[in-house]
Amino acid sequence: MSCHINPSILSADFANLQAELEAISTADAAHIDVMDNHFVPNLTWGPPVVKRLREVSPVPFDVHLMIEDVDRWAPQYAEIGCESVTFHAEAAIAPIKLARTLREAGAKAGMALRPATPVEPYLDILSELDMLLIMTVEPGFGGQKFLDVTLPKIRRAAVALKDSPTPLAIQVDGGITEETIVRAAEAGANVFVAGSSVYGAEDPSAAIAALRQAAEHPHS
Ligand SMILES: O=C(CO)[C@@H](O)[C@H](O)COP(=O)(O)O
Ligand SMILES: [Co+2]
Repeated sequence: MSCHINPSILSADFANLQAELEAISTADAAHIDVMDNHFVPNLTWGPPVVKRLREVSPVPFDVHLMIEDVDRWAPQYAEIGCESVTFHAEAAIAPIKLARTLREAGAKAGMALRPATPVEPYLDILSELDMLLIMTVEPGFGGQKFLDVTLPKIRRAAVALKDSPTPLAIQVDGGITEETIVRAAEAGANVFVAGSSVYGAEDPSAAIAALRQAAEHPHS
């Protein structure tokens, strides 16, 4: 698949979220970080706010759930029209059942791994998913430094998925810049979340284009 750039609105101006979504209309999706102050020590928004934001967004929603009790809450995000819903493997009680429920509700199903969670125990269930999210920082906050220690896991996942009969995207999230995106892409990632490097830039759409160029043509 071609590379996708999904800016995270965690780094956007919360007082102007509609305008901030319009500013990333050249992106493939908006990345929506949902945090509950339990799974991670930070708190953002829930279904009513996400639903209204989706109604005014020019791009699809890629929801990243950093919440406990995710088997119960995740389906709501598919039902309110979010195109992709990702739950954490560390939080899900029944990931196969949850992925099937999300797909039945019309969303793509993603599963995320914290930096220290290995991919190997999950290889057999990847066919139930549309996307594997490999966190490249500890989840909870934007603006952190990319963890190079996660690169071997991205490579192992890409190798395991090479001959998969069902296409599966590999997303990376955290510390993605024009420099780190090259290493992540070379390791095998193809969906890139970028918060501070897009919304911290003077021109978000130029930042999206630069990230896309760096991921697709790393040595040009
Ligand atoms: O899920 C998270 C953080 O937990 C991310 O989606 C961040 O929002 C990415 O921000 P940057 O590291 O790109 O600033
Ligand atoms: Co995220």
